[in-house]
Amino acid sequence: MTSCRGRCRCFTRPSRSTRMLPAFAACCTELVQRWEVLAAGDAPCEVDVWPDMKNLTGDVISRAAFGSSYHEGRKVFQLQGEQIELIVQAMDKMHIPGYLFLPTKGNRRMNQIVAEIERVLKGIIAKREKALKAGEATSGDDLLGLLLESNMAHCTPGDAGITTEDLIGECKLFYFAGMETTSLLLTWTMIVLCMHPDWQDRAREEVLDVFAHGMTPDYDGLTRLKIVTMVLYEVLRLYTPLTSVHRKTCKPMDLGGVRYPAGMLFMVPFLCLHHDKNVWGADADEFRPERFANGISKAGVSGDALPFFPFGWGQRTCVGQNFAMLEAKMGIAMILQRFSFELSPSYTHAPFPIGLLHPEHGAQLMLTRLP
Ligand code: HEM
Repeated sequence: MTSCRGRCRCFTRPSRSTRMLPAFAACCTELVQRWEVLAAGDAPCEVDVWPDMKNLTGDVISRAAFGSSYHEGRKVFQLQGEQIELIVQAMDKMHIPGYLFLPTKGNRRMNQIVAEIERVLKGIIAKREKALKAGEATSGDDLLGLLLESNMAHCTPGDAGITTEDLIGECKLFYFAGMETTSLLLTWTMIVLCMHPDWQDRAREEVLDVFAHGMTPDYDGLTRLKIVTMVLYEVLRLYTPLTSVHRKTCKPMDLGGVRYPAGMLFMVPFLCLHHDKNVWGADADEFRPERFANGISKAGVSGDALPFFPFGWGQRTCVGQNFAMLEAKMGIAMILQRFSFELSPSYTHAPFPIGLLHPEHGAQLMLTRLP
């Protein structure tokens, strides 16, 4: 897949994320309304919030990527979710050489999923291209529209621009990169707020102060949520959704006084860096959002540049970080406005780092509807 950073960066810059606010609000409203029905009785009701968060962030990405075709796009994230489960199961057997090429039930299903995702995406792209060429539709404000519009504007007789395969790759990447990560941020935030009810109360107080009960959060209000932002940063530090990234040396180079040849693979372990006591202090493993009270740069004890990389850094920094933070603030604010929550007796705390940081046994919480 080719890189498409210019266009994607344009798509996810703050002003673009701001325009996504109605979509965030619509998806969050669907979620809280569903929970309101479940928690309608007097007693608290148990919900595993993780699958619901995946639905929420998948819906948001579908709308952001495909605008009016988002119903068709939803199929993609459902299939990708199934694919991730199958990959996690296959990881147990990866030590068997060539395991992924064996015609096991799981491997055959994974191949079917790849084909099915491509078929759905090709259909959406072809429909949109046809409409655009016939002048029947404007590109709209979604990722696919922007990619197609930019492609049509820039391709020349000698250069046909990006191919359908590239477009499919971009759409798949956005789903994968944007859905799982943000759903984990929201899930861990709810879990942690159950473990620290004092912070849940403080965050709710702030939200109710900024948005009167029932008012849909707006951009100005969301940017004023200081406690919620501190909580989200601390969750990103302690429960980093993407636990590490890999980098390969493209030429011989010196790192930390050691000479490495080209082609060496390195792992950058974000989760370990985020728990380093030399940087964050003796309480590095504790949930203390107040460390972010004066911003990220002042959150450590050393005063040096901080290794705080929930969204990566450098050239490949996450293009969706503003988008994700705004979406997470909208989600948490709307939930805090309507519910109080605590851990269910059936919840087991088991952060499970398999590339992403999963709650291994789910996120069963007891929700109580606020008067
Ligand atoms: C809490 C939520 C998120 C976290 C923790 C997160 C984290 C990251 C990290 C660490 C990277 C860098 C990977 C690397 O260096 O190899 C990355 C890349 C990326 N993210 Fe995110 N992300 C989040 C949400 C999103 C969202 C909502 C979108 C889309 C709307 C998105 C789109 C991308 C894309 C397209 C890349 C690849 C950038 C490139 O390599 O050019 N992410 N993300």
